[in-house]
Amino acid sequence: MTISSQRPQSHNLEGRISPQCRLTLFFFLIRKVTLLVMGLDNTGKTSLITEIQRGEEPAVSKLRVDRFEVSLVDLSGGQRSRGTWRNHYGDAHGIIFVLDSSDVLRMEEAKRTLSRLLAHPRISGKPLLLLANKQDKVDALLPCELIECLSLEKLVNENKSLCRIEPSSATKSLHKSQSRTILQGLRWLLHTIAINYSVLSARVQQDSLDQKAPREQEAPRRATRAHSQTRGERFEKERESEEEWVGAVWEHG
Ligand SMILES: Nc1nc2c(ncn2[C@@H]2O[C@H](COP(=O)(O)OP(=O)(O)OP(=O)(O)O)[C@@H](O)[C@H]2O)c(=O)[nH]1
Ligand SMILES: [Mg+2]
Repeated sequence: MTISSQRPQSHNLEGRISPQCRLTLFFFLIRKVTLLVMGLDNTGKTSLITEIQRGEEPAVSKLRVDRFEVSLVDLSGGQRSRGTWRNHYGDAHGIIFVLDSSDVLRMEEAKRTLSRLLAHPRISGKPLLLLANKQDKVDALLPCELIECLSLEKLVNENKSLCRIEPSSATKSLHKSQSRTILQGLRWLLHTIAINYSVLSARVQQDSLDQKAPREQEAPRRATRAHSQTRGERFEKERESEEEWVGAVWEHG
C-alpha cells in the first residue's frame, strides 16, 4: 500500500469558475443574513416583524426573501435593554432601525441612540434601513423631515454606512401600500448586503467569535468566585455589579 505524501487537494474553485458561472452563482446561491431590528421602545419593531411575517409569532424570526434566508433579531428598545444590544452587533449583516415618526419629543433621543449605534466598531460601515413608522398618525413626520431632524446625511457619511429610509405603518388599515414600502426597503437592504456579501460575512464570522470570547472566558472565573463567597458577600457583589450595569446603560443608551 502506498501512502501519498501529497496534501489533500484544495476545494477552492475560485480560479476555475468562468465569469458566466460566477454570475449565475451570484443570483442562485442562498445567502444567510442576520438583520438586527432596533430603535427606541414603543416605535413598533415587534409589530413590524409580525407584519413582515404575515401574522406569525414574532419568535419565529426566520423568513425567505428572494434568494436570502433572513434572521430578524427583534431587540427591545427600553433604556435597560439598549445596554445589551451590543452583544448582538457582531452577528449583524445589516441594521433595521425603526422610528416612531410621530414622537417628535423623543427624536433627539433617537438621534443620539442612532449616532452611538453607527459609530460602534462592529456596526460602522454596515448598511442601514430606517423605517419611518407610524405614518398613519396625523402628526407623523415625513421621511424627508426625519432626514433633517436626525442630520442623517452627516451621520451616515461619518460612519460610511449605506442608508435608505422608507415610510411604514404596522397597522392593518394601511396594509397593502405600507407592506410594499417595507418589502421594498428590505429588498434594498438585502441586495446591498449581497453586493458585499463575502467581505461582510468574513467580518460577521470574526466579530461573532470576538464577541463570544470574553463571555466564555468569564464563565469559569464567575463559577470559582461564586463558590468562594458567602451569601452576604455574593449579594453585595451582585448589587454592585447591577449598579455598574445600570451606569453602563446610561452611558451607552
Ligand atoms: N398607529 C400606529 N401604532 C403602531 C404602529 N406600529 C406599532 N404601533 C403600536 O405601538 C405600540 C408599540 O409597538 P411595539 O411593536 O410593541 O413596539 P416595540 O418597538 O417592539 O417596543 P419595545 O419592544 O418596547 O422596544 C403598540 O401599541 C402598537 O400597536 C403603527 O404603524 N401605527
Ligand atoms: Mg418589541
